[in-house]
Amino acid sequence: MTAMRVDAKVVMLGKESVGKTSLVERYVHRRFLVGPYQNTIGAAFVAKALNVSDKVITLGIWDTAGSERYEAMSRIYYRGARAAIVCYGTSLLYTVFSGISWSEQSDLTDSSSFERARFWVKELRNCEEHCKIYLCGTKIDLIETDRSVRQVDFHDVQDFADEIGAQHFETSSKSGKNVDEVFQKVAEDFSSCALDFVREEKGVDLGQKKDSYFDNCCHN
Ligand SMILES: Nc1nc2c(ncn2[C@@H]2O[C@H](COP(=O)(O)OP(=O)(O)OP(=O)(O)O)[C@@H](O)[C@H]2O)c(=O)[nH]1
Repeated sequence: MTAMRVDAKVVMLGKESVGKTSLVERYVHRRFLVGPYQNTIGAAFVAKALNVSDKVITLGIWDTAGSERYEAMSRIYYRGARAAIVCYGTSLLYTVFSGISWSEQSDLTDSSSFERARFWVKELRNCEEHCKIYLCGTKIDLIETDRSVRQVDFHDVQDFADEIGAQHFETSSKSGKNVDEVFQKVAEDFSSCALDFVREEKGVDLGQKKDSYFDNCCHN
């Protein structure tokens, strides 16, 4: 088996059952798994290559466990990450599929998942200054079915995203809506950031040397 060379480390963060694993599954394996919810233990890794202009960028995606029990471990996974996809639930129903009864999870409202997202944003801003943040409102299909279940206002999150210089998406792993777009944006931003780095730090006219400089930047 040949190991894949990873260009950019990406970390998935967010409250338990918010939909991180499903997002990765949809993006990497083009599928949505139905059946009993299985929480992630520790973290899972997958690599995926995609095209950005004339380049192939390989994202190494770390899917962390959302349970607060694993919080210290999640910190290990965001170290050195170039991008963090910080998930929150858009609808009141985001935990319906968790397999836990409503009474057991009465505290798990969507605003609590957004609070958890804010917690991760704060951590990243304090500890990982080169990590770009992508706020991701999950399970948008539930809202498309019934708008009254929306708990987190799109514009409120957009304002927050603008304030912190983050990108903001609303996705559905069930329908696939906006899933490719999130990861494509991560790869595009990484790619343009790498080129900016070459221009600013090395102060060169890229010209014919663009490819080799780009490679250096990506893999250093
Ligand atoms: N309707 C709908 N359900 C979803 C969607 N994404 C995830 N789910 C369901 O939500 C539950 C939790 O999803 P996961 O992807 O396992 O959540 P997670 O954030 O990885 O959870 P942890 O591993 O505990 O951190 C599962 O039952 C999924 O089927 C979605 O886009 N739409």
